[in-house]
Amino acid sequence: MDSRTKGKTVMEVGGDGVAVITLINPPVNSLSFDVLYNLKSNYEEALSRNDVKAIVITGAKGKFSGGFDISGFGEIQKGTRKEPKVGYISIDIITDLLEAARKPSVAAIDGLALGGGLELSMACHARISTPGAQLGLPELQLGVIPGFGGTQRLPRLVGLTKALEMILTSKPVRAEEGHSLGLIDAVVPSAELLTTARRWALDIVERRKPWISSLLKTDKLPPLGEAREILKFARGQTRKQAPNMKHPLMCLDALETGIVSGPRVGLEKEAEVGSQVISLDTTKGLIHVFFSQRGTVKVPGVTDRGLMPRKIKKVAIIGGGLMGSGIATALILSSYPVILKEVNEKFLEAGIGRVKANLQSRVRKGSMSKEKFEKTMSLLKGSLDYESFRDVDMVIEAVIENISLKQQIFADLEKYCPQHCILASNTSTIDLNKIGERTKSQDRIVGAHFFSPAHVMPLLEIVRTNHTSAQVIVDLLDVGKKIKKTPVVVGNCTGFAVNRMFFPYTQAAMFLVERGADPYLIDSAVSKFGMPMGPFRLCDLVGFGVAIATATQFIENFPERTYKSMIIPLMQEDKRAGEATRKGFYLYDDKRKAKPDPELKKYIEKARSISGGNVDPKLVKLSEKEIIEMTFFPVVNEACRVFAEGIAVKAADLDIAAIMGMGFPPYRGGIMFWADSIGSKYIYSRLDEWSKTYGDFFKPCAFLAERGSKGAPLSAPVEQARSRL
Ligand SMILES: CCCCC[C@H](O)CC(=O)SCCNC(=O)CCNC(=O)[C@H](O)C(C)(C)COP(=O)(O)OP(=O)(O)OC[C@H]1O[C@@H](n2cnc3c(N)ncnc32)[C@H](O)[C@@H]1OP(=O)(O)O
Repeated sequence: MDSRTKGKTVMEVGGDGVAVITLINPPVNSLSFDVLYNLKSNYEEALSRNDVKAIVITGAKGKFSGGFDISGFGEIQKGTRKEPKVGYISIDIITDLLEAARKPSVAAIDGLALGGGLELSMACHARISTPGAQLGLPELQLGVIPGFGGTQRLPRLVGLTKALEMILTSKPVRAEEGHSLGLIDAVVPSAELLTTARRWALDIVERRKPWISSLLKTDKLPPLGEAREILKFARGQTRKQAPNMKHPLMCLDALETGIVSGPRVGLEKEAEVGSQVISLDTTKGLIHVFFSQRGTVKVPGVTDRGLMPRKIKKVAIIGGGLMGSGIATALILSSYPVILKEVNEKFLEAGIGRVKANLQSRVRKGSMSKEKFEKTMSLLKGSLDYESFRDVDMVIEAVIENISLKQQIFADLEKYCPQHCILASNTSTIDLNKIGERTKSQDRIVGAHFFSPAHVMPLLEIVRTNHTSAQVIVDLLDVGKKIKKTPVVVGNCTGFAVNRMFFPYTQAAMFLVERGADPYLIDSAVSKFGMPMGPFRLCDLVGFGVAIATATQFIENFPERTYKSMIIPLMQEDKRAGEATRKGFYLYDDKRKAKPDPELKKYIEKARSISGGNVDPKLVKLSEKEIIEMTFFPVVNEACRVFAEGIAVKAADLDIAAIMGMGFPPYRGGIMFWADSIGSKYIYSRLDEWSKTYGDFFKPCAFLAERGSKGAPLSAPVEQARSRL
C-alpha cells in the first residue's frame, strides 16, 4: 500500500464469474476516500468486464467495515481536504453506480458493519453475514448522520420504528436479530460466508433469488399519517434527551423527507444535511472525543517501549465498602478471580452482599442469566487475613481515606504478597508516595482510582508516581481494557486529575451563593449547559461527609486558592448531609425527588457572616452564561495547572477525564477543547478581573496567563521538560 494512501480495495474475478471486492484498511476497514474511490474504479471495471456476472463485497481479516473513516471528517473540518461534491459518494457512487447496476451485488459481512459499512451493504442486493456480525448506524454518536443512504435504506429494510431506534440510540444489532428484521438475508458460519455470498449473487443473476433494491422497497414503511406521528414522537423525545444538539433533529428531517417525498429526494436531503452537520461545534466536539478516548491508552515513554502486559490471574481487594464491592463486581464480571478482604465477618458479609446485589440487579433487568450470576459469584472469595494473598498478582486497596491506615496496609501487603504483585490504591485524593512510605516497593505502587459506582462508571484514573514502573502501568492499562474501562494515566498529587478539576467547580458554586446567587438557578443553568446535574444537587448525591473530607485535603494542600465555605459544615452540624438524610441543598421525598428548601437561606446567611463576605448585587443577577463562566472557568484554570505540572500528558486526556469523571457534556469536547473553543484570551481576562474583585480563588495560573496573553490554544502540548510523566 502506498504510504500516502489510506487503505484500498482489491478485486479478484473467479472462474464462476463473480468479482470479489475486498475492503482493506486496517484495523477496521474504514471507508477512507481512497477506499471509496478504489471501490468505484473496481466497480466500473467489474461492470464493464464480460467475464463478470455479479459482485460480492467483503472486508479483509474478518471485519466488513467500521464505517466511513472518521479522520476524514476532521480533514474536512480543518480544511485540509475538500469535501467531495455533496451527494457524490452516496448518490453517484453508492446509489447510481452500485445499487442501480445491471449486475447484482451481495455483501458478505463478517464482524463489523457499522455506519458507512452497513450503508454500503444495504445498497447491495442481498446481505449474508456470520453469526457474530454487528450491524449498526452509530453516526449520531459522532455528531454526524448516517450518510451513505442510511437514513433512506434502513427504514425501508427494517421498518421506521426499528430504524429510528437503531439510529437514535446508535446501538448495533447482532446478526440473528438483523436476520429476523430483514436486514440480513442469511446467517452462515464464517467458513461458508464467501461461497454462500458468491452463490447468492449468481442465484440473483439466474433469477433464483430476488433482485432487491433496498431504496425502492416500500412494504416495511407505515402509511404516511402513521409515519408522521412516529416521527413527531421521535422529535419530541430527541428534543428532551438531547436539547443542545441539532444533528439528531436534522437526521429526522432527512428520514421524513424520504418518506414524504420519496427516496431520491430523501437521499438529496440526507446529503445536504450530512454536509451541514460536519461543521457544527457539537460534531467537532464528539469527533474529538472519539479519538481522544482511544488515545488515552497511548502513553509516551510507557506504551511505546514494546512492553507486553503480564497476565493478571488473581486480584485481591481490601475493603468491601461501596468502592471495594463495586471494583470486585467489575473484576468478576470480566472473569477475574477475586479475594475480598475485610476486617471482620460482619463487614465481609456486607461486602459480599453488595457485590451480590450489584449482580442481582442485572438479573432483575434481564441482562444476566441466573446461571451466569452463579458462575460470576463463584469467582469471589472472602477473607479476613492476608494468607490467601500469597499468589495474587494485583491488590487494590479500597479502605477509607485515612493515611496511617493505608500505610499499615501497604506495609502488610509487602510482607504477604509475591514480589511481582502490583500494589494499587483506590484513593481519590491522597499522595501515593505517602501511602507507600513504609514500604520498599515504590516501583509497584500505583493508583487505581475508580469512580462510584465502580462497576458502572467508565473511567479508571491510573495514577503513576515517579517510581511506578512502566510495566505496572502497562499491566493496569490491560486490566482496565479487560474490565471495559477507559483508563487515563495521570501523575501523582492531591486529587489527581479528576478531583482537582472537580473541586473548583463546587467551590465556585459555594462562593456564588454566599455572595447572593440563587443555588437553584445555578443548578438549572449548569444542567442546561449539559451536566447531568448541578453542583448543589451533586453535593447532595455524594453526601456531605465525602464533600468535607475532600475539602479538607484541598485546604491542606492548596490553601492559597481554596475558597473556605462553611455552608456544608453548617448543614452537616444540623444533621442534614445530603440525599441520604433526605435534606441537603434540597429536600427529598420518598421517591428521592428533589425540591428546593426555603430553609437553605438560613445556612447561606450564617456561612456568609462567618466568611465576612457581602451580597454582591452583580452576582445576585447573573445570567446563565455568566453562571457557566464563573463555575467552569475556575475548572479550566485548574485543568491548566494539572496540564502544566505534567499530571496529565495530553490535554485530550483531561477532556476524557472531565467527560467520564465529572459528567462534562461530551458534545462540548471536554474541558480543554471547550476552553479553546471560547479562547484562552477571554478566559484569562475574565478570571483576572474576578480575582481582582473576589480574590485568589479566581487567580489565573501562570500557564493560563502565558497562553492567554498570546491567545494561544490551551491544549497545545507542554514542552517535554516540564512534563512529569
Ligand atoms: C462524506 C462522508 C459521509 C459519511 C457517511 C457515513 O454514514 C458516516 C460514518 O460511517 S461515520 C463512522 C461510523 N462508524 C462508527 O461510528 C464506528 C466507530 N468505531 C467504533 O465504534 C469502534 O472503533 C469499533 C466497534 C469499530 C471497534 O472497536 P474496538 O474496541 O475493537 O477498537 P477501537 O475502538 O480501539 O478502534 C481501533 C482503531 O480503529 C480506529 N477506528 C475505528 N473505527 C474507525 C473509523 N470509522 N474511522 C477511522 N478509524 C476508526 C480507532 O480510532 C482505533 O485506532 P487506533 O489508532 O487508536 O488504534
